[in-house]
Amino acid sequence: MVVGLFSSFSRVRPITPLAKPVFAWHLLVVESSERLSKSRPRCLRCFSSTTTPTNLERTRNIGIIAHIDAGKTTTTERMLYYSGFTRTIGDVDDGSTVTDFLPAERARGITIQSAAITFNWPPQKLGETESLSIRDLEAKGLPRSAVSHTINLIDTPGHADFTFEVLRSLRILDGAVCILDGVAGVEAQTERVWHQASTYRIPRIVYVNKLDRDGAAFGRTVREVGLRLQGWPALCQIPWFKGGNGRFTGVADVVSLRGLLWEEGGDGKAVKIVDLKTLEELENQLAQELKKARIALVELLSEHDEVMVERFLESEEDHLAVPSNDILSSLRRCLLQQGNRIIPIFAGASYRNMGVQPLLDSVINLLPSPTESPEPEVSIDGIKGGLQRLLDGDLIMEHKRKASTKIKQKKRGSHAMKESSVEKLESCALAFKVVSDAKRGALVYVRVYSGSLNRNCFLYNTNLNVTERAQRLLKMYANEAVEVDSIPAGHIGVVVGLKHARTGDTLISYAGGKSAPPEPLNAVQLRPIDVPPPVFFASIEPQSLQEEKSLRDALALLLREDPSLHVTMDEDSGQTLLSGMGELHLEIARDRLVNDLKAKASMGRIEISYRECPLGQSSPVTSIFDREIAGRKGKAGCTAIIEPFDPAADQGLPKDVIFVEGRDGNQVVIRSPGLTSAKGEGSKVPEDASVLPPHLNISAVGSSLYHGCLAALARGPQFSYPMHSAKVTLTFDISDHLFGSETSVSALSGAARLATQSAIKDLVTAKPNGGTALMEPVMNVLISVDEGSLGSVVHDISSARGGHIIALDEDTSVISSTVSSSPQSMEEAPAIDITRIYAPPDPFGTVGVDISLRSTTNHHRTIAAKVPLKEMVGYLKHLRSLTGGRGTFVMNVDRFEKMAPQRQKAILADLTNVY
Ligand SMILES: Nc1nc2c(ncn2[C@@H]2O[C@H](COP(=O)(O)OP(=O)(O)OP(=O)(O)O)[C@@H](O)[C@H]2O)c(=O)[nH]1
Repeated sequence: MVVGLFSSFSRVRPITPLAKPVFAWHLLVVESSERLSKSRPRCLRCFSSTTTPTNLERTRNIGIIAHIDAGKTTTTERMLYYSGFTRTIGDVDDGSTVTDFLPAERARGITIQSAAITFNWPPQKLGETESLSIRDLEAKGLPRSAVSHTINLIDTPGHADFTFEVLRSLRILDGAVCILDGVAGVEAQTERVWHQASTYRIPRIVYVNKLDRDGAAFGRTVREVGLRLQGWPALCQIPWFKGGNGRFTGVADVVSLRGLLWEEGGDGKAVKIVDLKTLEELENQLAQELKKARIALVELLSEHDEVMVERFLESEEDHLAVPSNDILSSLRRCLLQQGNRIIPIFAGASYRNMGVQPLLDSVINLLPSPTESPEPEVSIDGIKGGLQRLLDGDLIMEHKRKASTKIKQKKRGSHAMKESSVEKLESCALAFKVVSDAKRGALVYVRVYSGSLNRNCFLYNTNLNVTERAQRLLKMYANEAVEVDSIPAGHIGVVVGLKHARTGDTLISYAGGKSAPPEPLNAVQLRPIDVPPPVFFASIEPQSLQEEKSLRDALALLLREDPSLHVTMDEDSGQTLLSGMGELHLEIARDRLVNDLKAKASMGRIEISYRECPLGQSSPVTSIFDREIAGRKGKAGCTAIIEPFDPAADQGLPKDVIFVEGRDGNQVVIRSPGLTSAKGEGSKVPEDASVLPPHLNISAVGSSLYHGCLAALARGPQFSYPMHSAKVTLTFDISDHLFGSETSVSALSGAARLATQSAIKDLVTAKPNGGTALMEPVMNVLISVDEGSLGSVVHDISSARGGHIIALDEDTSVISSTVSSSPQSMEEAPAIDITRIYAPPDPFGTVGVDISLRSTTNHHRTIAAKVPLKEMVGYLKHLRSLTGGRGTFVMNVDRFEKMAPQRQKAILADLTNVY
């Protein structure tokens, strides 16, 4: 018999025995929390690879996403505690959490890097059910959470400056928990990340946290979920406020029709569970609301899931009689369906240790295992498809079909493409994060998508074209590690000993051992993501000349960790420039460099990274590079022309083009008369490479010229900002620019850099439209304010800051998908009618139950605008003063826009005044 554990509840009659363990952790209640903490030794290492269930069905790779300060870290700490992974609950406010382990994170109390952490839920050895398969569980009417699962949890950062970090984590997740602040509701960053998660079709559940705080409004938050996140809230829990309007004390579970009561001030391990009948006696108002919530849930599911209709009919159309396991199955089906719009919602107050265990159960019961997730997208030289198509050989065949009509037999030394090549593909993994660890060196976090990554295997990096040995493999428990022999498909782990792999690289192991896999397998890319352009920069100086090398090494490591940082050398000033996504981004990078990586360096002022665009066309400029490189003579030449680039214009390519690539708003076109005897208009395919010396091939010529050109584009002629909207045409004529064996790849790169630099300089004197103009970053901005401040904020944005208001409130969900750069089919679906959303009344809210769409947003209005970045510097402080501290905003780059001459003059004057 299940009894209340708390002495304060002893007057409550014995609670009705529960026939089935609806909540996995309810067994913990019976067996008491004592047993857990005593019998399980303090154990960051207790889940060794041998005791962890590796069964994929019993694995969840999930992330926690939310607005800054919604309580992700606080919730994660409780998850680790209840799972037996830690013995004390870490506190963000005193910097003792497991997941925010970087010194900079602890000092600021925010999450900067995603920490990947593995634990089991429910804790193992719960009983006989442990050996049951999913099918057995279903047959017995038990939820999946009746058996232990492995949860790989990625804690993602909430600050907008780390959006790229969030994106990087999102693409390797199978599901996510979105945490909302029950007082603030759906905030701008939540919306943004939510829509980004839609891009990767990640099923999500929502947890409304902080319900213990004054002003918490669960009902209002639920309606905001419908309105802002454009889905149907499926309430799986409603909050239990003592006596209807007292303090937050637990939740009423809509699925199981039970009340869960936590002890005030306790560690939350002991939970009292009461059935509906007991709840009616204890809190009748809540019990009646629970019934309403159950009816609403069954109705909602019936609209989206035919099986639920059947179950409802089988239950004699009694909403309360539908078995809880059938409801869980229906929720799961809806959540895993493509284009689904059901959003399961849970309630709690993590800080008060309430609500976290049922949330963990829901992670197991509702979110997919790796086997149920949509397969990842793979691309080979622009040919895209699902992973299975790659493994079946389809993508290779398609690639072959495209290429075979044009490419001649490969030259000696190259690999002949074999259809069977894919059979030798042993494993395929994505490096989603690189972290430098003082003791272990660089840790490369990988998600394995096919095969099994084994210790000591050779990993071919398809982004860098290098092979490295995976010397050691680890399972990470925050900053603690357990060594393993292999990481199977569907799992997340760490490879130690890689010297080159960067965040975002695709790693494959191939039966051939150390040698590179044959083409086109060597070009396989898993879920590539676009790195956004940096908009702020600062100079980095070593404190002395002796420190130069160690600074270079530290910067290289920082770049491996975070590809949204960029390092460039300003050749004229000799300065090293570090650019990034936001001011905080660069500040954190500086902290990492100086405090964690111990580089003796200082960072200059953080400034906006403007761009320069050509106004006219340069004359053709030819440069011959003729220098010794590393003791060997190098000689090569090429001709460059630079002109404005308009991506919208259809620019047919000349016949002798061997290479075209766009980057950072620029386009580089490489022509090579003599290397091609192209036949068709627009052909980019080399026809005759035999004239090249043996150490070169056409693709090496193309890519070295391209990289040389990119280096030159990093600096404009008039204001020293990087070039943008420029098209560079490089001509490599074998009769004039090829010098036999002296023409090395470095010489080619040098020639392209010199020629492009000269063409850029020539722009200044070009007639009739000489020179360059400044371009500035224009941001997509989403601002959340309350009704009272709306007018002043809109006025400030549109008049004082020169911004354009794009939309208010209901239209902004579409805009926020643009902010997330993820137009999604879901956003095109009909809008949610929020009058049809069920939500319980808010005892402390100011608005009644039957709320209209407009009044729902009374407390909370969202403004979408496009504003020049310069006008947004330091905006948070101003917004706070306009909104009495309640306003928040997020932004990302929309585009770079050419400035009008007047504005350019003013900005240049500003910049000169600063110095
Ligand atoms: N009252 C109350 N405070 C909470 C609750 N959960 C979190 N907090 C507090 O909210 C603040 C932010 O919590 P965090 O867990 O750091 O939030 P986060 O989402 O991880 O924040 P970032 O890592 O910066 O994105 C801290 O001061 C917590 O103590 C809750 O349930 N109730």
